[in-house]
Amino acid sequence: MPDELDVLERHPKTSEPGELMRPHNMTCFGCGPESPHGLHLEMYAGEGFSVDAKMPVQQWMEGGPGVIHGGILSSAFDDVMGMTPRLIGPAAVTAHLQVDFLQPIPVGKTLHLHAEILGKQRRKIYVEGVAHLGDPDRPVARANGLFVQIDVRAHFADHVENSAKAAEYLGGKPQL
Ligand SMILES: CCCCCCCCCCCCCCCC(=O)SCCNC(=O)CCNC(=O)[C@H](O)C(C)(C)COP(=O)(O)OP(=O)(O)OC[C@H]1O[C@@H](n2cnc3c(N)ncnc32)[C@H](O)[C@@H]1OP(=O)(O)O
Repeated sequence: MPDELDVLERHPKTSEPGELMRPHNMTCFGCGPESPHGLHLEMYAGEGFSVDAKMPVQQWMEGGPGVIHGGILSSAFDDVMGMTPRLIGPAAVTAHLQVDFLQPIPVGKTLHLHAEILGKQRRKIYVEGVAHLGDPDRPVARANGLFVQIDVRAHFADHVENSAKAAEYLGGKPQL
């Protein structure tokens, strides 16, 4: 992360601490309630510049016998960490994500995910993620990511027609 950082300020219209945050997109693999095969993460704004979510580790998420698949864990981090930019302004997309897998994460447990903005420089937002199984002092995974703020309309202009929600997006339905 660079030394010279911008001052962080919560966006006046963002969710209050403890409030459920709106999904990125109703069919987002991470947080979309209408995603047919998604994680269906419910995300809550935290204090400061943080977001929290809980994810039951279900059988279909299995990688090695009885434990979560690394890609599922990475997806969960991506989405929870990718929600933090909403706290300060325009949406951002993942440019870089790295995950440290510290402990096996058993099927049947509930994974607690916490993401926090560490700093921002121009459009770059540096975010840290931590996951635990109920005891915050015993993390089972950590992540660091770089999210880059975008103009959502321009960024998705060539792609919305491929969305499950294309009709709504192309019809100009109010954006999430
Ligand atoms: C109408 C429809 C409405 C839809 C309403 C829904 C909205 C909801 C959206 C949110 C959704 C989130 C969902 C969860 C998070 C995902 O999973 S996002 C999906 C995965 N990510 C992607 O698809 C992003 C693909 N990559 C890109 O599109 C482009 O590379 C980026 C990231 C936008 C950057 O491109 P760019 O805008 O041309 O910017 P660029 O000048 O290259 O980079 C800006 C800065 O970042 C730095 N940078 C860029 N990439 C990197 C990198 N990999 N490593 C280090 N530094 C980097 C650059 O060096 C530059 O730094 P400075 O010069 O400012 O120091």
